[in-house]
Amino acid sequence: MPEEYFKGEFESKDYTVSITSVSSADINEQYVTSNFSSKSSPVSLAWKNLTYQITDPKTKKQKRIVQNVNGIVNPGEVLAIMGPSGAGKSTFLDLLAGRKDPKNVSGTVFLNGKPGDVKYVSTYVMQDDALMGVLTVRENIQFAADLCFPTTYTQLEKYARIQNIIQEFGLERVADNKIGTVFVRGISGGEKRRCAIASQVLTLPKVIFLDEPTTGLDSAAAYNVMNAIVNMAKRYELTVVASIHQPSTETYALFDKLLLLGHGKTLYFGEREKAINYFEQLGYACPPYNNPADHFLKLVNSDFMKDISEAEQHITKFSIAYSKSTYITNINRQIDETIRLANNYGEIISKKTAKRYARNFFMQTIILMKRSFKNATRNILMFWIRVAMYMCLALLMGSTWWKVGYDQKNIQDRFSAHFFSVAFLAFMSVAGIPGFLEERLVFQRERSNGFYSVGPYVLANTLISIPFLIIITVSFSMIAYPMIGLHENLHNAFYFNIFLFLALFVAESMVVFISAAIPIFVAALAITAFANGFFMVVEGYFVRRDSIRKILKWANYIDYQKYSFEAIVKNDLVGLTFNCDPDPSGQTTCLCNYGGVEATKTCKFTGQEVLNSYGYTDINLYEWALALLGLILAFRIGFYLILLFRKNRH
Ligand SMILES: Nc1ncnc2c1ncn2[C@@H]1O[C@H](COP(=O)(O)OP(=O)(O)OP(=O)(O)O)[C@@H](O)[C@H]1O
Repeated sequence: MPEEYFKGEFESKDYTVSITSVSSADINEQYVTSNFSSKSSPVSLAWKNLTYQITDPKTKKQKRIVQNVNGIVNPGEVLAIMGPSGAGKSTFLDLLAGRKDPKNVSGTVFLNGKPGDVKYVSTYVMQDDALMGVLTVRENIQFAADLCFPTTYTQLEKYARIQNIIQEFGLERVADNKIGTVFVRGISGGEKRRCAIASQVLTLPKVIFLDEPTTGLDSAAAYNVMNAIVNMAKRYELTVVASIHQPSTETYALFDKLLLLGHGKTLYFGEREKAINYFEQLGYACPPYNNPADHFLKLVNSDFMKDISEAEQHITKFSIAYSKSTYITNINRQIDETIRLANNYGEIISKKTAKRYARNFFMQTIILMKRSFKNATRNILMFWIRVAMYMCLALLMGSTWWKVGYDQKNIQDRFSAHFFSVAFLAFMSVAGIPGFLEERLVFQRERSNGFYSVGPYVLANTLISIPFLIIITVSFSMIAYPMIGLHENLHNAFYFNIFLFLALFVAESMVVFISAAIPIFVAALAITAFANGFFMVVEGYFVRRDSIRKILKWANYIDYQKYSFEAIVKNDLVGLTFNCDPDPSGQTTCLCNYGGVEATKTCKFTGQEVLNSYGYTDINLYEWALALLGLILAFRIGFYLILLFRKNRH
């Protein structure tokens, strides 16, 4: 497309394009088509004897969830997988998409007639709309484009494609609206679903799998979603397979082919239009004005039959009828023909022929950082409420410990202020769990579709949290430190910030580690709270460090709150001189709890003497900082390994 199509400016940084005189509808569709769709040839998908067998955890017997399913979908065709609940639709979709453990799978999937790995040419659209709620529709799609468009595409090409997909999915009206969060009412459920699908298929993958794309939508929204997908499949010759629950008559009519499953067996596979005739021939004609989809589902539903064998017989009857029909013979012929033709040409689609990521490690990290930054700065729950809470707490602490002073009785007050600063800031890092869990869903979806790998995500998550933790630390200590009246020296105030920041960084790293391992809000919250509570108890404030029981001594080494607390104590006390109270009995000049005999004469003792009396003789600020950095690293590596090895359903 010639550049004069656009009269506006292009900002290369975030693809913000302002177009003044040309509407987005003017974008030359041919340009988009030729640039995005013809990079590789269309893919036909065929499968033979596809079976999924597991060992039933209860009975320990072998159980076939999907049995000997054959079929073929050609480029531009859309296949609907239907069946009653528990028929095996999701299992079959996962199986076809290569997302099941191969040890439980038998049969072959053919890509353009050759066995291959469909993962490298496909996208799997999950049921949930994992999107960044605080970003707009366009921003969500744009970030997906940033991540998965090859570097060879110009800004103009990218913009054209984004604009095009927004149009194709009917999202123009809401393109600049936010998706929505608990605070901001966003776009509708149907629009959300279309946005989620659009952001996953904008690279026009040759094969698209959709897991119940219309579930939870009203019939008009469901139709719009399916219509957008079908139009795209036709226009760009994409092969689409979607599992679907009870489509309306209009939505059902959009499909080209139908696979009807019951107890994991094929009850019908073939042209959607011919299904009516097929069941009519079997003696189950669809009553006039009935939705054929409803009719078929009712016919093959055995859930409410009195006994299991009756249900089994009912399904077997349809399955046998189909296996003896001319339909299966035709399908098998088509599959064999595709395989025969493929022997003469075509390449095997496998890992070798597919480039895994569009962007390199560095670019993936930068793009993810940009998105996380936007997400965090706009996310009230994730960030601003936390900042406000820490500032309120700083005010509260400041007024409670107001100008704590240098008398002997103030030692305990200082210790409490040190302890509370670390403990509360660290404890409240649990406030980051909901935000992380939302982001984790997006990560899961994008990672499984090959947008980026785990390394850049973990690195981006780590780096982007640094400025936010600095803001939290500084906004807290700017208020609390002078109000409490801790060691009046810029150098000491700086170290206070450093150790508070490091503690917060460990706490945040622990939160992402635990939430990645157990991605359930209440469970992650409980475990993080327990861990923080435990570290608080053994950090040496409630129980003197040398009095902690032997069996809990190990915890002292990994207790990040201990390192931060002790460093802050030392940083505050060393260099200060404190006053003792006069001895009312007159036996000595002063009553000093610290500093020995000398102090009782001079009525003064040093902060170092306080540390000595508590057994804090080994605190080395640099070593303690290193220990905290080590813990950050350990939690971050753990976070990386969990994401890397954790097997999600998809
Ligand atoms: N790993 C497994 N272990 C035991 N049973 C399984 C396993 N995976 C699937 N099943 C069983 O296989 C059957 C088919 O499951 P599947 O989720 O594929 O059905 P579905 O048609 O998608 O159902 P729905 O429409 O309700 O989502 C169910 O009875 C399910 O309980």
